[in-house]
Amino acid sequence: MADLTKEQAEQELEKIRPQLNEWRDAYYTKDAPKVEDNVYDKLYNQLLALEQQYPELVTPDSPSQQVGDVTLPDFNKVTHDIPMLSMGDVFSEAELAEFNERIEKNVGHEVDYNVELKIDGLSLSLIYENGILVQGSTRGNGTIGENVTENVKTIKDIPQKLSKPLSFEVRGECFMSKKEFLRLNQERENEGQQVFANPRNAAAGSLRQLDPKITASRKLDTFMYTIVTFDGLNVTTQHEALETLQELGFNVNPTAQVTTGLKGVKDFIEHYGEVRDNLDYGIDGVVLKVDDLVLQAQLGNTVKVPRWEIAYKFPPEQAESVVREITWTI
Ligand SMILES: CC(C)(C)c1nc(N2CCN(c3ncccn3)CC2)c2cc(C(N)=O)c(N)nc2n1
Repeated sequence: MADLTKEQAEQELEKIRPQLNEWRDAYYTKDAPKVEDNVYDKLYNQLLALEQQYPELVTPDSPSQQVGDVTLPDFNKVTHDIPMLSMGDVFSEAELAEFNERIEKNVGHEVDYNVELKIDGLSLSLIYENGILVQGSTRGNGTIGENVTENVKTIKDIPQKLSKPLSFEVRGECFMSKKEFLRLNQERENEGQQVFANPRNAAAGSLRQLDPKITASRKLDTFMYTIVTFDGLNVTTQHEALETLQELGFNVNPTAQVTTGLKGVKDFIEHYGEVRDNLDYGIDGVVLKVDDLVLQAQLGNTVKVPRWEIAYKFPPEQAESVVREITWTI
C-alpha cells in the first residue's frame, strides 16, 4: 500500500478495523467464515502496515490488540515428512479390472487386496513419541497441513497414550456420525446459526476450530487406516496393519476384507452400496489396496498417488430433500 498521509491512513483504518472485527467474529461465533483465511490475512496485514507507519493511530479495539484470548484465524502449519498422497479413483468395474490387470502384469501373478470402505471425512495424521500423542494435523495440500493437536486431544476415540512406547505416525479419517451431525444441526438451528451442509463439512468445521473447547463440544470420530513407519512392528500386510492399529487402541473400521484378486470385490461393493444409507457414517466408495507391503513398495507411487491402491467411487448419496419428499408423500 503506497505511503498514505496520516489522514488517509486514519480513514483507511476506520474502514479496515470494523471489517476485520466483523469477519473475525463470524469466524468464531458462527463457525462459518465469511471470507477465506487469505482474504482476512491480507487485510489484517494492511492494518498492521498502517499501524506500524502511524503507531499513534492504534486504537484499543483494533484487531491487532485482540491478542491472547482470540488468536488469529490461522493454524500453525506442519510439513508431512512423508507426503499424504491422493488416491486414484475409478467409477466402474471395467476400470477396476484394468487396475487389477495392470497390477498383475507388473508383479507377474494374482495379488491379494485389502478392501476398505472409503469413509467420507477428512484425513488426519497423528504422531506419537514413546507412546505419547505429540502432534495431530490435517492433510492440507498433502505436504503442508494444519496443526490441530489441541483439537485432536478432545477426540475421545484417539488414544493419547499407547499401550507400547512406540514412536511413529499413523493416518486415518476423522468424521462426524450422521447421528451427531443431525444433533449438531438441530442445536445450531435452535440457536439461529447456519447449519452444516453435510457430515464431512461439519467434521472439517469442527476439527479446524482454533478454540479446542468448540471442537470438544462436537462428537468427532476416527477410523485409522495407515501406519506410516513400521519400525519395530512385524507387520507385513495392510490387513495386519489394521489389526495392529486396533490392538494399539485406535478405532479401525471393522468391515475390511482381504480378497484374492478381484474375487469378492464385486460383492463387497454391491453389499455396501446397498447398506450405505443405514451406516451411521458417510462413505463415498471402496478402497482396494494391494495387501502385501513389500509388493506395495515394489509398485511404488506416482508423484501424487500410489500405484498399489485404487478407490472405487459410489454415485453421490441420495439428496436429503428427495428422501424427505418421499416421506412427506407417504
Ligand atoms: C494410504 C492411501 C494413500 C492408500 C490412502 N489414502 C486415503 N486418502 C488419500 C486421499 N485423500 C484425499 N483427501 C483430500 C484430497 C485428496 N485426497 C483422502 C484419504 C485413504 C482414505 C481412506 C478413507 N477415506 O476411508 C482409506 N480407507 N484409505 C486411504 N488410504
